[in-house]
Amino acid sequence: QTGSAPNHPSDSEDDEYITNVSIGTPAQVLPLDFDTGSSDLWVFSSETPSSSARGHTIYTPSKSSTSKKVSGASWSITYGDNSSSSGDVYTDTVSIGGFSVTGQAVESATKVSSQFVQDTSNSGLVGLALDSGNTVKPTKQKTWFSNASSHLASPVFTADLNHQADGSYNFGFIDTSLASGPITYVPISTGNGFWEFTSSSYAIGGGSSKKHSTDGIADTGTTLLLLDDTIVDAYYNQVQSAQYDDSQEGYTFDCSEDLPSFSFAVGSSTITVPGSLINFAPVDGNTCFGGLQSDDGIGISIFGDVAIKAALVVFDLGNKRLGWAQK
Ligand SMILES: CSC[C@H](NC(=O)[C@H](Cc1ccccc1)NC(=O)N1CCOCC1)C(=O)N[C@@H](CC1CCCCC1)[C@@H](O)C(=O)OC(C)C
Repeated sequence: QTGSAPNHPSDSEDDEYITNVSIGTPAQVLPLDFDTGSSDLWVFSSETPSSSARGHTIYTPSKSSTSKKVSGASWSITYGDNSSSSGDVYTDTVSIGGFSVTGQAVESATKVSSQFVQDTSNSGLVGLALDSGNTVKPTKQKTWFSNASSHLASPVFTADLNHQADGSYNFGFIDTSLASGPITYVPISTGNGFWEFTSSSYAIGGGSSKKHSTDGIADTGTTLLLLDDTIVDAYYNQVQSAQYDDSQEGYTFDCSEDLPSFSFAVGSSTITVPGSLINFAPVDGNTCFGGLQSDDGIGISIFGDVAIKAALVVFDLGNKRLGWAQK
């Protein structure tokens, strides 16, 4: 068995990617943000204060004949951008791209931080990192993909994210036609619960490859490509109009400047992010904000959507490895 679901950017900046998910019987369809950087499936619900839920689609467990309350269970999560949410837990049938998981933990939000209230693009998240990162207490719950994997044709899923266009999340199979180059696999380290790998070098534009070991995660829930300062400073050194903008907390440059590409090693191959994807978004007038920024203060590098958009990414749980193919 397999599943295939389309995704689309939430806005004109590709800030996040949204996929419709069916929950319960009859199906309640919610637009959710698939996040390979976390491990909780949580939703706005009939238990979310109505002032906070305004503008969001909600899950109402009492309207689902297959919902069950997990008595005594609770959850609470804080993300890298300091947004947060918490609540209680149900199990219900969750279908993604035509593949159904019964008894999936659906975490119902009784509290959401202001960023979630304001971001009406999503009605919650589908965590697709490793099970160890799940926050449900007293009994950790499995991710949708973990529950699905034993029934899927193959314990893999792929992320195909595109700039201002539809993409897909495929489960149980790899559609190599989505890529222009071969898939190169690298092992993941599972200790932190992420899809974490090491990249050994990088290159800027057509320049020579520089040795630099990057310990990073493939994270569909992070908008940008966040790397060490040395790499980021070296990149914007090649952008004549670039400057570090304290108010924007990142590098900005003249929107009309042609940006160099950025390449990172995946095993013995490289993935090249075109400069056009690094011209992330206008901030004001003719000034634009970079899609490559510093990972300062996060403690790990993040290959977020700006990097993933350049590739087909294979999340291979069976072999504990990540695959990257140029698109
Ligand atoms: C340094 S990590 C920051 C990362 N957040 C982000 O990347 C948010 C995502 C977002 C988009 C639109 C609206 C609201 C939020 N974007 C962001 O901070 N941006 C500021 C710079 O311009 C681009 C948008 C993050 O916290 N990612 C979360 C998932 C994310 C999904 C959207 C809701 C908020 C939570 C998760 O992947 C995570 O915590 O990863 C850890 C491992 C860092």
